[in-house]
Amino acid sequence: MLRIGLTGGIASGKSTVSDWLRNNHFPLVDADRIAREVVAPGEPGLQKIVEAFGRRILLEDGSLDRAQLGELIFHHEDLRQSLNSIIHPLIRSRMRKQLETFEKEGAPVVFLDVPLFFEGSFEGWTDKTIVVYVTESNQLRRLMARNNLTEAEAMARIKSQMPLEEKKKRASAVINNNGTIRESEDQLIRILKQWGIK
Ligand SMILES: CC(C)(COP(=O)(O)OP(=O)(O)OC[C@H]1O[C@@H](n2cnc3c(N)ncnc32)[C@H](O)[C@@H]1O)[C@@H](O)C(=O)NCCC(=O)NCCS
Ligand SMILES: Nc1ncnc2c1ncn2[C@@H]1O[C@H](COP(=O)(O)OP(=O)(O)OP(=O)(O)O)[C@@H](O)[C@H]1O
Repeated sequence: MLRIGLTGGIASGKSTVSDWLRNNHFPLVDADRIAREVVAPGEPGLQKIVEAFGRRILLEDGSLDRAQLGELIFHHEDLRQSLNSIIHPLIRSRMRKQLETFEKEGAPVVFLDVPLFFEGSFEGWTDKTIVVYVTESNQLRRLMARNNLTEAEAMARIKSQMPLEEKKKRASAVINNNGTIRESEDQLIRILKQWGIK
């Protein structure tokens, strides 16, 4: 089974690319989605976050206050590390299980959509990597618009990750997402064709 990592920077367009893969029925392991599953009410992940951050991190209905947690971790490196050490092992373990399932099903190829692919040393998990790249000014603008953030808030999120220029250097292939979504899809189709993936 060929394993392909899909990554980029925050709001660089990974989901836009992975939506295309999903719509075209490619098997996909989605780390952001798993990150939400492992902190759903009743999950041990949520319990551990409450132990570390206190009950104030919950909304009235007992679910995680994602906006508040984001506000905390993107401004405080120590809190981000503490959240990462709780949640990343749970994400990895669920990712491994999903990969095993795809392997058992005989899937010829699987994509792993992992925002923190290089930061989390996932290189050993995949055969190739695609980085979705945008300039920092486009990234900032799109992130501010999507998450309704101020420039300072959006910049703090961008700076909490490895520079996108560095990720681009490490990629097997790069999708330049500064143009239209259609142009990015065309680049993806070309890459898949080049790698003999149907
Ligand atoms: C802090 C949380 C609650 C904020 O939730 P929110 O709904 O606002 O954002 P969402 O989960 O959609 O993440 C958006 C993007 O933020 C970036 N991001 C998320 N967590 C981190 C982190 N710990 N470090 C750096 N960047 C991060 C990623 O690019 C991600 O795609 C959430 O991001 C979270 O649980 N993060 C920890 C898990 C994690 O590391 N996820 C990244 C994928 S493994
Ligand atoms: N080519 C494009 N042109 C204009 N807007 C775009 C383009 N690609 C993505 N966007 C928009 O930019 C924002 C970020 O894209 P997307 O959510 O796909 O990024 P992401 O890399 O998955 O982000 P995250 O790491 O935060 O999950 C979204 O609002 C999306 O609609």
